[in-house]
Amino acid sequence: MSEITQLTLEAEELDAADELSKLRERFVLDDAVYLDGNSLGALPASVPDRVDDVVRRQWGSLRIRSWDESGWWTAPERIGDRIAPLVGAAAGQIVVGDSTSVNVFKAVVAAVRMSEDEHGEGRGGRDEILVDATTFPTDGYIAESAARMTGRTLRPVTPAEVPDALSSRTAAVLLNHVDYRTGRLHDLPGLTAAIHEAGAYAVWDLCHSAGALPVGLDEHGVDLAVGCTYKYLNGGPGSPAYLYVRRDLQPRFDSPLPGWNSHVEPFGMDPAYEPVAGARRGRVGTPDILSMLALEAALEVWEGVSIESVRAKSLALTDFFLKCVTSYVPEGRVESLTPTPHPERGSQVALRCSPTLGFARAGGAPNAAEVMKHLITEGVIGDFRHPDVLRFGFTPLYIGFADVERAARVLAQTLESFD
Ligand SMILES: Cc1ncc(COP(=O)(O)O)c(C=O)c1O
Ligand SMILES: Nc1c(O)cccc1C(=O)C[C@H](N)C(=O)O
Repeated sequence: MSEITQLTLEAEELDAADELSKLRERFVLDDAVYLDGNSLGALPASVPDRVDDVVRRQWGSLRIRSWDESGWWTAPERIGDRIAPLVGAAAGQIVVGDSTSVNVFKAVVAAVRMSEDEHGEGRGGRDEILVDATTFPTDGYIAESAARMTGRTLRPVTPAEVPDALSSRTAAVLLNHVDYRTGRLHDLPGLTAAIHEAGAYAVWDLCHSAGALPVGLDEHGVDLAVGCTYKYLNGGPGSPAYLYVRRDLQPRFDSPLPGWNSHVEPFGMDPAYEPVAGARRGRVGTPDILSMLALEAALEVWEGVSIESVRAKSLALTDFFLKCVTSYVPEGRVESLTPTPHPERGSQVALRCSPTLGFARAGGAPNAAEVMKHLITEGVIGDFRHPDVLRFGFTPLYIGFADVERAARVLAQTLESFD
């Protein structure tokens, strides 16, 4: 039996045994293999009609009444509570709104302020913020500005270096749960514990883990967390992000963006700011209702689905992809940047594909961007990340094992075509 026949049969068996395979029907998909859900999740089938209703009935007919009658005003907390179980948080700690970048800003500044109010004027010498040196750039930019504004020094370190870098000077640490380039899953429980041991505050960016694997925010005592909703939560382009503030820290959450939506009495129009209690303290201005309610509809795909079952399938998908790639792609053409051990792997596989990797065609070997362009024309949609990374994201809600086999086979054919 050829390798292709063997792996095709194995894919069929895995799909037949997959309890989540039916969930694909909850999405609008075509014949392409969509492995870019870690950048923009696919469209859940319930979203178009909901958006139509929000626009035509709620906005078009009810107009201003919808703030109350259609639940617009309370949407940020209501939808936060819907995300909560997916990231291991009890209700009342997540508020949806703004972009991840904006929420990183709120969280980092708030963490530094919490450290400050513990130590008073002298700050207890806590003059440093640590930031993941491998972070998606926006977090680094924002942390730099937050550090400048709060009079701290920003120190970029890799997550592995964090335990040694922590000291009595550390006020707060901003880390990514899963690395956007390599797909490496960082040790959130261990690092959070080390940060607390050092007396500092932990802020986690969950963009690449929420909806793909259990996060356990409450269980691991995370202080603050942020994440986007357009990747594994399938909220749509530009869907609002979220902010988690652990319940016992909420009274001390001093927002650097204290807009009127987080005032204790927003319609009191009081010139003096007084923050509301609870997660609502993370709100700023008027919520982006159209995107927010599209997200709410998108979250319905999680009805009856456990994040643990999604994690199990995600690992099986990435294992199978690595197996197919190893089998189909001649050795040395690509190398996986994604760790093999399950506890270190998110829900994507990143393959380094550089012209220096064993191509026969001297001088004319493809770069990763060319390879990805070709893959996309062949119906396998992943993405390219500078300088030489092919990224494949696996959303267990709608990706099956036959998709995985096809993606690896088309990748092998594509690489061969460049020879
Ligand atoms: C880890 C991470 N943080 C932040 C962002 C940016 O988020 P936003 O564009 O919502 O500000 C992204 C992706 O866009 C990301 O992958
Ligand atoms: N947010 C994005 C966008 O507005 C356009 C294109 C891509 C994105 C992304 O989400 C990129 C993604 N965070 C990444 O991991 O590379």
